[in-house]
Amino acid sequence: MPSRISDSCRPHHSQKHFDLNSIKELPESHAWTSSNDHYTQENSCNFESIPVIDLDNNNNNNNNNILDHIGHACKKWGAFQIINHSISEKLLQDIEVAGKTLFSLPMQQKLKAARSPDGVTGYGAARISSFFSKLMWSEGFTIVGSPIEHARQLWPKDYNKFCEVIEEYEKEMEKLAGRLMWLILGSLGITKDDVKWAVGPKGETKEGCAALQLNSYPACPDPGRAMGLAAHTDSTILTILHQNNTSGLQVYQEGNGWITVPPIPGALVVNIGDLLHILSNGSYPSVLHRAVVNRTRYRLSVAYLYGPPSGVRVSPLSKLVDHRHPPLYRAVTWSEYLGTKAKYFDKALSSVRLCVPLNGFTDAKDHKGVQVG
Ligand SMILES: C=C1C[C@]23C[C@@]1(O)CC[C@H]2[C@@]12CCC[C@@](C)(C(=O)O1)[C@H]2[C@@H]3C(=O)O
Ligand SMILES: O=C(O)CCC(=O)C(=O)O
Ligand SMILES: [Fe+2]
Repeated sequence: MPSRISDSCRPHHSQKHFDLNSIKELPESHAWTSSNDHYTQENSCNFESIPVIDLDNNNNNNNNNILDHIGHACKKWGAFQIINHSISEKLLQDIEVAGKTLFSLPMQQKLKAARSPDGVTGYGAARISSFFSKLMWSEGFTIVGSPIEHARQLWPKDYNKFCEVIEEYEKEMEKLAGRLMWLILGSLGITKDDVKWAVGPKGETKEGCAALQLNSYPACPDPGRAMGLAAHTDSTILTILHQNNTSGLQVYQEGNGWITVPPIPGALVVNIGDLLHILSNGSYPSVLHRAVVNRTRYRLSVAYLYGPPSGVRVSPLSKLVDHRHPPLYRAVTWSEYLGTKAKYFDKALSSVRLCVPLNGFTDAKDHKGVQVG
Protein backbone atom coordinates (compact mmCIF):
# COMPACT_ATOMS: atom_id res chain seq x y z
CA MET A 1 0.00 0.00 0.00
CA PRO A 2 1.36 3.46 -0.81
CA SER A 3 2.14 4.79 2.62
CA ARG A 4 4.66 7.56 2.82
CA ILE A 5 3.93 9.21 6.10
CA SER A 6 7.07 11.17 6.74
CA ASP A 7 9.20 10.67 9.80
CA SER A 8 8.62 14.24 10.80
CA CYS A 9 7.65 13.80 14.42
CA ARG A 10 9.18 15.83 17.19
CA PRO A 11 11.51 13.63 19.26
CA HIS A 12 10.20 12.50 22.63
CA HIS A 13 11.55 13.75 25.89
CA SER A 14 13.44 10.81 27.27
CA GLN A 15 11.18 8.61 29.28
CA LYS A 16 11.54 5.58 31.49
CA HIS A 17 9.40 2.69 30.33
CA PHE A 18 6.90 1.94 33.06
CA ASP A 19 5.23 -1.45 33.23
CA LEU A 20 1.78 -0.03 33.97
CA ASN A 21 0.35 -3.49 34.65
CA SER A 22 2.39 -3.98 37.78
CA ILE A 23 2.13 -0.51 39.39
CA LYS A 24 0.02 -0.52 42.56
CA GLU A 25 0.03 3.22 43.28
CA LEU A 26 -0.14 6.11 40.79
CA PRO A 27 3.39 7.57 40.49
CA GLU A 28 3.79 11.38 40.60
CA SER A 29 4.98 11.20 36.99
CA HIS A 30 1.48 10.04 35.97
CA ALA A 31 -0.61 12.15 38.37
CA TRP A 32 -2.44 14.86 36.43
CA THR A 33 -3.72 17.82 38.42
CA SER A 34 -5.43 21.03 37.44
CA SER A 35 -2.10 22.85 37.82
CA ASN A 36 -0.35 20.96 35.07
CA ASP A 37 -1.38 20.83 31.45
CA HIS A 38 -4.73 22.46 32.24
CA TYR A 39 -6.11 19.09 33.05
CA THR A 40 -9.81 18.69 33.67
CA GLN A 41 -11.30 15.32 34.54
CA GLU A 42 -14.81 16.37 35.47
CA ASN A 43 -17.54 14.88 33.32
CA SER A 44 -20.76 16.59 32.65
CA CYS A 45 -23.87 14.58 33.32
CA ASN A 46 -25.03 13.85 29.81
CA PHE A 47 -27.89 11.82 28.57
CA GLU A 48 -27.03 12.33 24.95
CA SER A 49 -24.09 10.87 23.13
CA ILE A 50 -22.91 10.77 19.56
CA PRO A 51 -25.41 9.42 16.98
CA VAL A 52 -25.44 5.79 15.88
CA ILE A 53 -25.82 5.49 12.10
CA ASP A 54 -26.90 2.34 10.31
CA LEU A 55 -24.90 1.97 7.09
CA ASP A 56 -27.24 -0.69 5.70
CA ASN A 57 -29.29 1.06 3.03
CA ASN A 58 -32.16 -1.37 3.52
CA ASN A 59 -32.63 -0.13 7.06
CA ASN A 60 -32.85 3.48 5.98
CA ASN A 61 -35.53 4.91 3.75
CA ASN A 62 -33.00 5.98 1.18
CA ASN A 63 -29.41 7.04 0.79
CA ASN A 64 -30.35 10.69 1.39
CA ASN A 65 -31.53 9.76 4.82
CA ILE A 66 -28.07 8.41 5.69
CA LEU A 67 -26.47 11.54 4.23
CA ASP A 68 -28.71 13.76 6.39
CA HIS A 69 -27.81 11.77 9.51
CA ILE A 70 -24.13 11.88 8.70
CA GLY A 71 -24.20 15.61 7.90
CA HIS A 72 -25.95 16.36 11.17
CA ALA A 73 -23.52 14.19 13.17
CA CYS A 74 -20.49 15.81 11.55
CA LYS A 75 -21.72 19.33 12.22
CA LYS A 76 -22.99 18.80 15.73
CA TRP A 77 -20.56 16.23 17.11
CA GLY A 78 -17.64 15.69 14.74
CA ALA A 79 -18.11 11.99 15.44
CA PHE A 80 -20.64 9.18 15.15
CA GLN A 81 -20.87 5.44 15.61
CA ILE A 82 -21.67 3.09 12.72
CA ILE A 83 -23.39 -0.28 12.66
CA ASN A 84 -23.85 -2.67 9.72
CA HIS A 85 -20.55 -1.42 8.33
CA SER A 86 -19.51 -4.76 6.82
CA ILE A 87 -16.48 -5.40 9.05
CA SER A 88 -17.04 -8.89 10.42
CA GLU A 89 -17.29 -9.60 14.14
CA LYS A 90 -14.58 -12.21 13.66
CA LEU A 91 -12.13 -9.61 12.32
CA LEU A 92 -12.93 -7.26 15.22
CA GLN A 93 -12.30 -10.10 17.66
CA ASP A 94 -9.09 -11.09 15.88
CA ILE A 95 -7.67 -7.57 16.01
CA GLU A 96 -8.47 -7.36 19.73
CA VAL A 97 -6.68 -10.64 20.37
CA ALA A 98 -3.71 -9.48 18.27
CA GLY A 99 -3.51 -6.22 20.28
CA LYS A 100 -3.84 -7.94 23.66
CA THR A 101 -1.22 -10.51 22.71
CA LEU A 102 1.19 -7.76 21.76
CA PHE A 103 0.71 -5.61 24.86
CA SER A 104 0.90 -8.56 27.25
CA LEU A 105 4.43 -9.37 26.11
CA PRO A 106 7.16 -8.63 28.68
CA MET A 107 8.42 -5.04 28.50
CA GLN A 108 11.89 -6.17 27.39
CA GLN A 109 10.31 -7.92 24.41
CA LYS A 110 8.08 -4.97 23.46
CA LEU A 111 11.07 -2.66 23.55
CA LYS A 112 12.68 -4.70 20.79
CA ALA A 113 10.08 -3.11 18.52
CA ALA A 114 10.35 0.34 20.11
CA ARG A 115 9.58 3.34 17.91
CA SER A 116 12.82 5.16 17.16
CA PRO A 117 13.01 8.75 18.49
CA ASP A 118 12.22 10.33 15.13
CA GLY A 119 10.29 7.39 13.70
CA VAL A 120 6.60 6.73 13.13
CA THR A 121 6.07 3.00 13.60
CA GLY A 122 6.57 0.66 16.55
CA TYR A 123 5.95 0.43 20.27
CA GLY A 124 5.98 3.44 22.59
CA ALA A 125 4.21 6.13 24.57
CA ALA A 126 1.69 8.37 22.82
CA ARG A 127 3.48 10.62 20.36
CA ILE A 128 1.83 13.71 21.85
CA SER A 129 3.45 12.97 25.25
CA SER A 130 6.17 15.50 24.56
CA PHE A 131 3.61 18.32 24.88
CA PHE A 132 2.68 17.39 28.44
CA SER A 133 4.59 17.44 31.70
CA LYS A 134 2.82 14.31 32.98
CA LEU A 135 2.89 10.86 31.43
CA MET A 136 -0.18 9.10 30.11
CA TRP A 137 -1.56 5.82 31.40
CA SER A 138 -1.28 3.97 28.11
CA GLU A 139 1.03 2.28 25.65
CA GLY A 140 0.75 2.38 21.89
CA PHE A 141 1.89 0.53 18.81
CA THR A 142 1.82 2.23 15.40
CA ILE A 143 1.77 0.34 12.11
CA VAL A 144 2.07 1.77 8.60
CA GLY A 145 1.63 -0.80 5.83
CA SER A 146 3.17 -4.19 6.59
CA PRO A 147 3.90 -4.88 10.28
CA ILE A 148 6.35 -7.68 9.42
CA GLU A 149 9.58 -6.01 10.49
CA HIS A 150 8.41 -5.22 14.00
CA ALA A 151 6.42 -8.46 14.27
CA ARG A 152 9.61 -10.45 13.59
CA GLN A 153 11.34 -8.63 16.43
CA LEU A 154 8.45 -9.39 18.79
CA TRP A 155 7.87 -13.03 17.82
CA PRO A 156 10.93 -14.25 15.89
CA LYS A 157 9.36 -17.65 15.12
CA ASP A 158 5.70 -16.94 15.17
CA TYR A 159 4.85 -13.58 13.59
CA ASN A 160 2.59 -14.77 10.75
CA LYS A 161 -0.75 -14.80 12.51
CA PHE A 162 -0.27 -11.22 13.81
CA CYS A 163 0.70 -9.99 10.33
CA GLU A 164 -2.23 -11.73 8.64
CA VAL A 165 -4.76 -10.17 11.01
CA ILE A 166 -3.25 -6.70 10.74
CA GLU A 167 -3.11 -6.83 6.94
CA GLU A 168 -6.68 -8.10 6.65
CA TYR A 169 -7.83 -5.35 9.04
CA GLU A 170 -5.97 -2.67 7.06
CA LYS A 171 -7.49 -3.95 3.79
CA GLU A 172 -11.05 -3.89 5.11
CA MET A 173 -10.60 -0.54 6.83
CA GLU A 174 -9.22 1.03 3.64
CA LYS A 175 -12.47 0.13 1.83
CA LEU A 176 -14.68 1.32 4.67
CA ALA A 177 -12.74 4.58 5.07
CA GLY A 178 -13.15 5.36 1.34
CA ARG A 179 -16.86 4.67 1.55
CA LEU A 180 -17.23 6.87 4.64
CA MET A 181 -15.26 9.68 3.04
CA TRP A 182 -17.68 9.77 0.08
CA LEU A 183 -20.71 9.60 2.36
CA ILE A 184 -19.42 12.49 4.47
CA LEU A 185 -18.48 14.54 1.40
CA GLY A 186 -21.80 13.55 -0.19
CA SER A 187 -23.58 15.12 2.76
CA LEU A 188 -21.90 18.40 1.73
CA GLY A 189 -23.07 17.99 -1.88
CA ILE A 190 -19.62 16.89 -3.05
CA THR A 191 -19.32 14.15 -5.68
CA LYS A 192 -16.40 12.24 -7.19
CA ASP A 193 -16.18 14.86 -9.96
CA ASP A 194 -15.29 17.48 -7.36
CA VAL A 195 -12.31 15.67 -5.82
CA LYS A 196 -10.01 14.69 -8.68
CA TRP A 197 -7.13 13.59 -6.42
CA ALA A 198 -9.29 10.92 -4.82
CA VAL A 199 -10.38 9.21 -8.03
CA GLY A 200 -8.39 6.87 -10.30
CA PRO A 201 -8.70 6.46 -14.09
CA LYS A 202 -11.56 3.94 -13.83
CA GLY A 203 -13.55 6.02 -11.38
CA GLU A 204 -12.26 3.98 -8.44
CA THR A 205 -11.35 5.60 -5.12
CA LYS A 206 -7.58 6.01 -5.01
CA GLU A 207 -5.88 4.27 -2.13
CA GLY A 208 -5.17 6.74 0.66
CA CYS A 209 -2.35 6.65 3.17
CA ALA A 210 -3.13 5.26 6.57
CA ALA A 211 -1.71 4.33 9.96
CA LEU A 212 -3.03 1.78 12.41
CA GLN A 213 -2.68 2.71 16.06
CA LEU A 214 -3.18 0.07 18.75
CA ASN A 215 -3.76 1.68 22.18
CA SER A 216 -3.59 -0.22 25.45
CA TYR A 217 -4.96 1.20 28.73
CA PRO A 218 -4.26 -1.07 31.71
CA ALA A 219 -6.51 -0.84 34.79
CA CYS A 220 -5.30 2.10 36.85
CA PRO A 221 -5.06 2.36 40.68
CA ASP A 222 -6.14 6.04 40.66
CA PRO A 223 -8.12 6.70 37.46
CA GLY A 224 -9.46 10.07 38.68
CA ARG A 225 -5.96 11.54 38.58
CA ALA A 226 -4.66 9.72 35.52
CA MET A 227 -5.05 10.33 31.80
CA GLY A 228 -5.15 7.54 29.19
CA LEU A 229 -4.65 9.67 26.11
CA ALA A 230 -4.74 13.45 26.45
CA ALA A 231 -7.17 15.62 24.51
CA HIS A 232 -6.27 15.95 20.84
CA THR A 233 -7.69 16.02 17.36
CA ASP A 234 -6.50 13.53 14.74
CA SER A 235 -4.55 14.88 11.76
CA THR A 236 -6.59 12.71 9.43
CA ILE A 237 -9.44 12.95 6.97
CA LEU A 238 -11.25 10.57 9.26
CA THR A 239 -10.43 7.97 11.89
CA ILE A 240 -12.26 4.69 12.41
CA LEU A 241 -11.97 3.46 15.97
CA HIS A 242 -12.73 0.07 17.45
CA GLN A 243 -12.90 -0.01 21.25
CA ASN A 244 -13.24 -3.15 23.35
CA ASN A 245 -16.15 -3.46 25.76
CA THR A 246 -14.72 -0.94 28.24
CA SER A 247 -15.64 2.72 27.95
CA GLY A 248 -13.00 5.45 28.02
CA LEU A 249 -13.33 7.46 24.81
CA GLN A 250 -14.79 10.92 25.32
CA VAL A 251 -15.53 13.64 22.78
CA TYR A 252 -15.68 17.31 23.64
CA GLN A 253 -18.75 19.29 22.72
CA GLU A 254 -18.89 23.04 23.13
CA GLY A 255 -21.34 23.88 25.91
CA ASN A 256 -21.68 20.27 27.08
CA GLY A 257 -18.14 19.31 27.95
CA TRP A 258 -16.74 15.79 27.78
CA ILE A 259 -19.20 13.19 26.55
CA THR A 260 -18.49 9.49 26.87
CA VAL A 261 -18.84 7.38 23.74
CA PRO A 262 -20.29 4.12 25.07
CA PRO A 263 -18.94 0.94 23.49
CA ILE A 264 -21.67 -0.78 21.47
CA PRO A 265 -20.79 -4.38 20.55
CA GLY A 266 -19.86 -4.51 16.87
CA ALA A 267 -20.12 -0.74 16.33
CA LEU A 268 -17.20 1.43 15.18
CA VAL A 269 -16.61 5.09 16.01
CA VAL A 270 -15.87 7.58 13.21
CA ASN A 271 -14.01 10.80 14.09
CA ILE A 272 -13.62 13.81 11.83
CA GLY A 273 -9.95 14.79 11.54
CA ASP A 274 -8.15 18.05 10.77
CA LEU A 275 -7.79 17.35 7.02
CA LEU A 276 -11.55 16.99 6.61
CA HIS A 277 -11.90 20.20 8.60
CA ILE A 278 -9.68 21.81 5.95
CA LEU A 279 -11.39 20.10 2.97
CA SER A 280 -14.83 21.17 4.19
CA ASN A 281 -13.52 24.72 4.75
CA GLY A 282 -14.44 24.49 8.43
CA SER A 283 -18.00 23.18 7.89
CA TYR A 284 -17.16 19.87 9.57
CA PRO A 285 -14.82 20.69 12.45
CA SER A 286 -12.40 18.04 13.65
CA VAL A 287 -13.41 16.62 17.02
CA LEU A 288 -11.42 17.06 20.22
CA HIS A 289 -11.30 13.72 22.02
CA ARG A 290 -9.41 11.86 24.73
CA ALA A 291 -9.34 8.52 26.54
CA VAL A 292 -9.82 8.18 30.29
CA VAL A 293 -8.94 5.07 32.27
CA ASN A 294 -10.63 2.65 34.59
CA ARG A 295 -9.85 1.23 38.05
CA THR A 296 -10.66 -2.40 37.32
CA ARG A 297 -10.93 -2.94 33.59
CA TYR A 298 -8.40 -3.25 30.83
CA ARG A 299 -9.18 -1.20 27.74
CA LEU A 300 -7.91 -1.62 24.19
CA SER A 301 -8.64 0.54 21.19
CA VAL A 302 -7.60 0.28 17.54
CA ALA A 303 -7.60 3.46 15.49
CA TYR A 304 -7.41 3.42 11.69
CA LEU A 305 -6.08 6.86 10.78
CA TYR A 306 -7.00 7.62 7.18
CA GLY A 307 -5.49 10.34 5.06
CA PRO A 308 -5.14 11.32 1.40
CA PRO A 309 -2.72 9.63 -1.03
CA SER A 310 0.91 10.54 -0.64
CA GLY A 311 1.89 13.93 -2.08
CA VAL A 312 -1.69 15.16 -2.57
CA ARG A 313 -2.19 18.75 -1.46
CA VAL A 314 -5.47 19.05 0.38
CA SER A 315 -7.25 22.41 0.43
CA PRO A 316 -10.83 23.64 0.87
CA LEU A 317 -12.95 22.10 -1.92
CA SER A 318 -13.68 24.68 -4.61
CA LYS A 319 -17.40 23.88 -4.54
CA LEU A 320 -17.49 25.05 -0.92
CA VAL A 321 -15.67 28.29 -1.62
CA ASP A 322 -17.10 31.52 -3.06
CA HIS A 323 -16.77 35.25 -2.45
CA ARG A 324 -18.85 34.97 0.72
CA HIS A 325 -16.94 31.87 1.88
CA PRO A 326 -13.26 32.47 1.14
CA PRO A 327 -10.85 29.54 1.59
CA LEU A 328 -9.90 29.45 5.25
CA TYR A 329 -6.87 27.14 4.99
CA ARG A 330 -3.88 26.84 2.72
CA ALA A 331 -3.12 23.61 0.84
CA VAL A 332 -1.11 20.99 2.73
CA THR A 333 0.02 17.41 2.10
CA TRP A 334 -0.63 14.94 4.88
CA SER A 335 3.04 14.50 5.54
CA GLU A 336 3.53 18.28 5.77
CA TYR A 337 0.55 18.59 8.13
CA LEU A 338 1.86 15.79 10.37
CA GLY A 339 5.09 17.73 10.67
CA THR A 340 3.10 20.85 11.59
CA LYS A 341 1.13 18.87 14.17
CA ALA A 342 4.32 17.45 15.65
CA LYS A 343 5.61 21.01 16.06
CA TYR A 344 2.51 22.98 17.05
CA PHE A 345 0.13 20.24 18.31
CA ASP A 346 -3.24 21.89 19.11
CA LYS A 347 -2.24 25.07 17.23
CA ALA A 348 -1.51 23.15 14.00
CA LEU A 349 -4.82 23.91 12.33
CA SER A 350 -4.62 27.62 13.15
CA SER A 351 -1.07 27.64 11.82
CA VAL A 352 -2.29 26.71 8.32
CA ARG A 353 -5.22 29.12 8.46
CA LEU A 354 -5.30 31.79 5.75
CA CYS A 355 -7.59 34.58 6.82
CA VAL A 356 -8.40 35.56 10.33
CA PRO A 357 -11.82 37.23 10.22
CA LEU A 358 -12.00 40.81 11.46
CA ASN A 359 -14.27 39.98 14.40
CA GLY A 360 -11.44 37.94 15.87
CA PHE A 361 -13.39 34.71 15.43
CA THR A 362 -11.24 31.82 16.57
CA ASP A 363 -11.03 28.42 14.96
CA ALA A 364 -13.65 25.94 16.09
CA LYS A 365 -10.53 24.04 17.02
CA ASP A 366 -9.38 26.52 19.57
CA HIS A 367 -12.18 25.19 21.77
CA LYS A 368 -12.53 28.17 24.04
CA GLY A 369 -11.83 27.24 27.61
CA VAL A 370 -10.33 23.86 26.87
CA GLN A 371 -6.62 24.01 26.74
CA VAL A 372 -4.94 20.87 25.64
CA GLY A 373 -1.31 21.62 25.75
C1 LIG B 1 -0.47 9.16 10.85
C2 LIG B 1 -0.37 9.51 12.11
C3 LIG B 1 -1.44 10.20 12.87
C4 LIG B 1 -0.88 10.23 14.28
C5 LIG B 1 0.58 10.40 14.01
C6 LIG B 1 0.80 9.30 12.97
O1 LIG B 1 2.05 9.46 12.30
C7 LIG B 1 0.73 7.91 13.61
C8 LIG B 1 0.00 7.93 14.95
C9 LIG B 1 -1.17 8.90 15.02
C10 LIG B 1 -1.53 9.28 16.44
C11 LIG B 1 -2.45 8.28 17.17
C12 LIG B 1 -2.75 8.81 18.59
C13 LIG B 1 -3.14 10.28 18.60
C14 LIG B 1 -2.17 11.11 17.73
C15 LIG B 1 -2.42 12.62 17.86
C16 LIG B 1 -0.77 10.70 18.05
O2 LIG B 1 -0.04 11.18 18.89
O3 LIG B 1 -0.40 9.63 17.24
C17 LIG B 1 -2.25 10.60 16.29
C18 LIG B 1 -1.43 11.33 15.23
C19 LIG B 1 -2.22 12.43 14.55
O4 LIG B 1 -3.37 12.19 14.14
O5 LIG B 1 -1.67 13.53 14.45
O1 LIG C 1 -8.51 4.98 22.83
C1 LIG C 1 -9.32 5.76 22.35
O2 LIG C 1 -10.53 5.63 22.50
C2 LIG C 1 -8.85 6.96 21.58
C3 LIG C 1 -7.67 6.66 20.67
C4 LIG C 1 -7.34 7.82 19.83
O3 LIG C 1 -7.88 8.89 19.95
C5 LIG C 1 -6.30 7.68 18.78
O4 LIG C 1 -5.66 6.62 18.68
O5 LIG C 1 -6.11 8.66 18.03
FE1 LIG D 1 -7.39 10.25 18.32
